[in-house]
Amino acid sequence: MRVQNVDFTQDDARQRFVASLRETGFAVLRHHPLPPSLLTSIYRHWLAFFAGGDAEAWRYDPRHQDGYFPPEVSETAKGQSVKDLKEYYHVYPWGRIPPSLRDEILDYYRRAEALAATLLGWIEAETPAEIAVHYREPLSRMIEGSQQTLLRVLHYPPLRGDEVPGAVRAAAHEDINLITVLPAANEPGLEVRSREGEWLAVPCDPGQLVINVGDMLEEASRGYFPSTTHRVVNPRGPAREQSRLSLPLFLHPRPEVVLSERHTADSYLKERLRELGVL
Ligand SMILES: O=C(O)CCC(=O)C(=O)O
Ligand SMILES: [Fe+2]
Repeated sequence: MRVQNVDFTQDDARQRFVASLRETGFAVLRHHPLPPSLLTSIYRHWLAFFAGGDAEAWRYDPRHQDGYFPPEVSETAKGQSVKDLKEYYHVYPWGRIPPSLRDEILDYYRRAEALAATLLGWIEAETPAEIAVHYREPLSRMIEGSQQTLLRVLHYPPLRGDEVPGAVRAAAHEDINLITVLPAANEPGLEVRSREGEWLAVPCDPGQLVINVGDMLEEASRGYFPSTTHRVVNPRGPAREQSRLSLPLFLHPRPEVVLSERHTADSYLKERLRELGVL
């Protein structure tokens, strides 16, 4: 298994991208349309936000799930017993966002969402007809007008050495949503589990973008596209002193979208959030 690194501008990009998702659940895109300077600026501004002591004032609203989630309430991955070593901010266009960060992060949200619609179109076009008949509507339309798509600004603080034994930055998990758009983080650490059960680093240089399949696309494609287990490992050596920032956009369908005989997007999401202990 190898996660392919695909040049977004090449003629065969669509085929190579979707083949990689089918094979591994992951693909990396280079020469994609999200401006690197925008990402660099977002990382700088949000690093200052997490360092600044103002985050608690933006603490999340349990009912709507927008806002700041401190380390002590962060997720426990399904099947794990200790919390991940992370804090994060949930950005929704309808949610609360610090005014000084708002325009820039929403600019990014819209651009990444538009790219995701293109990529869902690619996935649809490359899905074999016998699988595509099960899509109840075009994949790109499933996210149109959705209020559920979530941009998570993630901060993994430097390790202090007093962490709970066994705690990692992000324990092994699968994403719940259709697909995830994840720009290269400012530090390495992302790993994907191969079919053979080995952990492989996802090579992703600055300026590149990871795309991965989530459980909802696996469900809608009856398993044709695998939602692959991944994690973020703790750094060793001097890198332990470094913060790591990442910015996954989780593409969620409108709640009423039918994924399969068993599930709408809403019933599926609620089931998974209960398992995560955040609902
Ligand atoms: O921080 C990363 O690189 C990945 C984060 C992730 O997998 C998640 O939040 O679902
Ligand atoms: Fe993830």
